[in-house]
Amino acid sequence: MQIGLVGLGKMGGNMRERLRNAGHTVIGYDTNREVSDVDHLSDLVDRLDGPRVVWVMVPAGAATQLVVDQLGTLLRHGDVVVDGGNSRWTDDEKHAKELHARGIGFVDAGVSGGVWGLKNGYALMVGGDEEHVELLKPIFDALKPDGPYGFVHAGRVGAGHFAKMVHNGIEYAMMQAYAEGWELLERVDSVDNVREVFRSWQEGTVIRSWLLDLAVNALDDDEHLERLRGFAEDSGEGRWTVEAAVENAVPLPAITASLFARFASRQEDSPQMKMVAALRNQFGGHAVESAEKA
Ligand SMILES: O=C(CO)[C@H](O)[C@H](O)COP(=O)(O)O
Repeated sequence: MQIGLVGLGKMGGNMRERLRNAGHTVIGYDTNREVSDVDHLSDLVDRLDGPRVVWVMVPAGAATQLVVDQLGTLLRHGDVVVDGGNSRWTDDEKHAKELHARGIGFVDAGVSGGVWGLKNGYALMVGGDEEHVELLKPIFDALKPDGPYGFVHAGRVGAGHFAKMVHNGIEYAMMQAYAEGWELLERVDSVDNVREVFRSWQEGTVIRSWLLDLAVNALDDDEHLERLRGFAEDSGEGRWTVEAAVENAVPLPAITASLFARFASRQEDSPQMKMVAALRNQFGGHAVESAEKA
């Protein structure tokens, strides 16, 4: 099958390779000319036969909106756009509506697998109409892992990205739990080899997982993570998960705490803990530390 792929970064570039390895014809476009197969997005569209399928793999938000707008003018009735980035599910409804007005279909695909996806396949969580999902089946089959799982048509437009958002919320909380356990083990004198404790958990335990395997990889590389600073960014999915929880009055204490832990990681000092220290000092005369000492 033929497909256009817009965005050839860490994810899109590897997806192009996996699709080509499976025998599909992929025309890739990226603003980085060194990796792009064509000079312009319009060239990509011109090189595809109809019904044309274009998979968008660019950062969520303004970048995705720009590409969707451009494709809206370049594609024709019956063509289909797939957003495989980490877009907010509410953006999907908007994009689907805009494209639908021009007779162009829209499918949202949450994609998980990171830089390992080329080898292991990408788990896909898809939202959209059955006819569009069916059209894309050969592409999904090539991208997904080889086993029986790793693909779901989760529901209507937006459902794929909603499922991926919740997946990422779970990812936040799992990472935070491993990180907290690791810090506690590192702190106590009684445990001699924390890395070996983590390694031992990789088989037979209740908490074995791919994230645990990756934690062991990281500790093999830098046993006490001394080369890293305790600073973690976020790309939005954790915030959207918490926002959706508030909107639906669903308690998500673990995921929310893991999101907030990332915010805390970006502070040199904690303004709120200054206030806690000041109040303890006010009511109980408890000792405080000077800012100069820190
Ligand atoms: O989707 C992913 C993994 O599943 C991406 O790696 C995503 O960027 C991770 O989210 P965040 O940057 O907020 O940690």
